[in-house]
Amino acid sequence: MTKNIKGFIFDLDGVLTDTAEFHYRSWQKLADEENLNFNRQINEQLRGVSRMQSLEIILAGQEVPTAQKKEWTDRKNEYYQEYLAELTKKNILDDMEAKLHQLKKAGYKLAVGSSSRNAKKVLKNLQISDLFDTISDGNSVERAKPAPDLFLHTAEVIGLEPAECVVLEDAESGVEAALAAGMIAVGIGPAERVGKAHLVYTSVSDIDFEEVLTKI
Ligand SMILES: O=P(O)(O)OC[C@H]1O[C@@H](O)[C@H](O)[C@@H](O)[C@@H]1O
Ligand SMILES: [Mg+2]
Repeated sequence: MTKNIKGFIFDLDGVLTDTAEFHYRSWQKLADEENLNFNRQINEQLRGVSRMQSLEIILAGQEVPTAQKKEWTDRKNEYYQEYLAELTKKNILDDMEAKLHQLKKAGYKLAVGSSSRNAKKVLKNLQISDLFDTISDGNSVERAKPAPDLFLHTAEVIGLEPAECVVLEDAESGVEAALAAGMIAVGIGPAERVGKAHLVYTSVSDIDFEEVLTKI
């Protein structure tokens, strides 16, 4: 082991569970109702991006009154929460739960650092909240990813230095946030998206934590 790693900070959507499809369907429903240009390709740009910033990306410069934006993001969230009601333990990605148990048993601190304001609800439905020493979400800090704030806040809460933390991320903005925080970034997904990370795995099932600890 080359670094003194003491904890792992997990992004939620796309790392512990795949909610991207639910976000997509919710935005698509709103877009259809309001005649906004939206498709799966645009949805890919919303990975890791906050709710309001996601709407700004969809609007692509189109001017809309603030109250209207609020109503649209609230409505999108209502649709998303309807999907969340269906979320259960079965929606944990691959063998992530077993991997979390192994890390915990080995004495590492575990945390969630998610842009989502629904993170606590999602984790509750997945029934894995208790595995984490802390859960930071879209309400924890003001500046969203790619700012380092959320991850720095998370490390502080669990009492670790940034250099002692490994972040697992599936979003470009999340990898940038981890690097800006001075942490080790493990990217999950295609190199075009997460290639800036110290280590990249194509999918969650490929993650090998022993390898992560020896390679970094
Ligand atoms: O609308 P929420 O639940 O607060 O989520 C905010 C963001 O959370 C991120 O985790 C997702 O990758 C984004 O797609 C989403 O926009
Ligand atoms: Mg994500």
